[in-house]
Formats: sequence, C-alpha cells, structure tokens
Amino acid sequence: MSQHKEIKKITTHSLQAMKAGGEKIAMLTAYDYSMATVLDHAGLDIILVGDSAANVMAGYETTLPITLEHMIYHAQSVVRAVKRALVLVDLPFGSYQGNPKLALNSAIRIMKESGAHGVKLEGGAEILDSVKLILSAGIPVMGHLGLMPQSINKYGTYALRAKDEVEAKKLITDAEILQQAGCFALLLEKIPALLGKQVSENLHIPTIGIGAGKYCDGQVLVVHDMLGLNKGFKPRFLRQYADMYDVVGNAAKSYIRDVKSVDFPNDTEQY
Ligand SMILES: Nc1nc(=O)c2c([nH]1)NC[C@@H]1CN(c3ccc(C(=O)N[C@@H](CCC(=O)O)C(=O)O)cc3)CN21
Ligand SMILES: CC(C)C(=O)C(=O)O
Ligand SMILES: [Mg+2]
Repeated sequence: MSQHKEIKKITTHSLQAMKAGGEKIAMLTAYDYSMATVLDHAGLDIILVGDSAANVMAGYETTLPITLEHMIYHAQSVVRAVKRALVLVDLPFGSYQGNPKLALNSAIRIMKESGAHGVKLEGGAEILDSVKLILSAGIPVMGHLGLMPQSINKYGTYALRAKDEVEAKKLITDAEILQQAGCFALLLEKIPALLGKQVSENLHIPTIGIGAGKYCDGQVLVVHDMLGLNKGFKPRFLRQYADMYDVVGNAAKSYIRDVKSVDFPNDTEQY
C-alpha cells in the first residue's frame, strides 16, 4: 500500500471557507528554506515572505531598501520547502507604487520565478489600478491597510493608525474597494480592535490582523519576533512563544567552551 499521505493544500478558497465556518487563520512570515520547512510541517495556513526580510534578514532600519530580486530569492527558498501552506509574497517598495504596468510586471516576476501563490501590496484607493491589473492576470492579491511600513516616511512613526474618525472611515472605504476589486483577503496592521471588528464583519473576504485585535479572521506575526530572536522588539501586539535568542546563544557559548577546552571533537567525533 502506498505510504504517500495526501496533503491537503491550502488555497485562497480554503481561506474563504474558514472565514465562513468561523475557523481562524494562522499566518507567520518566513524567508528561508529551513524555517519554512518547520512552519509548514507545524500546520500553518499561510506563510508570508514579508518585506520585513529587510529588517530581520538584512538588518535595515526600514523595509524600503529591499529589492524585487531579494524578495524573489527569499520566495524561491520558501516555496521549495512548502507542501501545504499558501505562500504569499510582499511586493517591495518601488516595485508597484504609481505604475500599474510596473506592478503587474513585478507580480508576474514573483509568480513566474518563485512559484508563490499570490502577492500582497500596501495601500487602498491609491493603488487600486495596480491591484486590478494584477488580478486581471489571475494572480491572487491580499490587500494591506492600517500601518503601512513602506509609507513610514509619510507618517514618521509606527504608532497606532486610524485612531480618528476620518482615518477610520477612509480605511473602511479602502477595505470595501479592495474587496470589490477582487482581493481574496485583507491584512490589517496596528489599528484599534473595534475597527478591526467592524471591517471584519463588513467584509466577506477574511481579514488577517497584526496588532488589529481578536475579531480579525486570522493573525500574523513576524516569526523572528514570536521566537524571541528579535531582541528588544516588544510591541504590545507581540506574544513571544519561545526565547530562541537564549537557546541559540547558550548553544553557541557551550560550543565555544568545548572548542577552547579541546572537549570537541572527542574520539567518537573524528575519523
Ligand atoms: N521584525 C519585524 N516585525 C514586524 O512586525 C515588522 C517588521 N519587522 N518590519 C515591517 C513592519 C514594521 N512593523 C512594526 C514596527 C514597529 C511597531 C511598533 O509598535 N513599534 C514601537 C512603537 C512605535 C510607536 O508607537 O511610535 C514599539 O513599541 O516597539 C509595530 C510594527 C511591523 N512589521
Ligand atoms: C508584518 C507583516 C504583515 C508584513 O507585511 C511583513 O512581514 O513584511
Ligand atoms: Mg510587509
């Protein structure tokens, strides 16, 4: 008898069904093969190859410097690992804003060169033409509203977004516009929980929150943050599930000690 276990792949349709059935969606970032292997085997629904790679992989202050080529490299590594999860890729800063044809070209390059399942773009009405053109090519799009890190220079801080009535109304309208255009899901970043609730109840497509409260249809975190590898980053929305900084640090300290003391390698660890 065949030992092949049928793996039920997550699709954009599964996600709609999960929202309809009240099952929450679990998403994390990954940027490399090894991490994506672990996360996919753990049963994660969505893996996001986020442009936060600029921060956690490359050490930049913001997400602005990462290029389309870098994103494709990370996406290729993740796709090679994944058997079950839906893999989404952020379009990086400068690869779509203000130019629908550039946006389509960037999205096509990601899909063609990495084999990912869809893309994510930051923005509402101002990027609607780009979203529509990408969707017209059969590429699934996740929207991204609220705190949009690629616009950090417009706001100057990573503080809570859409606190006032005017901003909240614009976000609600942008969410409706993105759903109407055909986005399969919407990411909401760092907004009041009650606004997250209102948007989630208002839309039929699932919302995925980061700092957007418990009423969103799913949650996302940057994997290095939740593993405790991003020392000192402790925003209120982050729950830390492991202390990998100490796990890795202590292993490295033990190794250093063993090498210096000529304990490693021993007789059984050599030829
Ligand atoms: N490692 C990492 N984790 C993330 O969640 C993340 C990235 N990188 N890069 C891209 C964006 C930027 N994001 C951010 C960045 C900062 C805060 C934040 O709350 N920062 C401060 C407070 C800032 C303020 O209130 O002005 C904090 O409490 O740490 C939240 C999300 C989310 N994304
Ligand atoms: C924080 C999430 C939502 C993201 O866009 C990223 O990791 O780049
Ligand atoms: Mg991002």
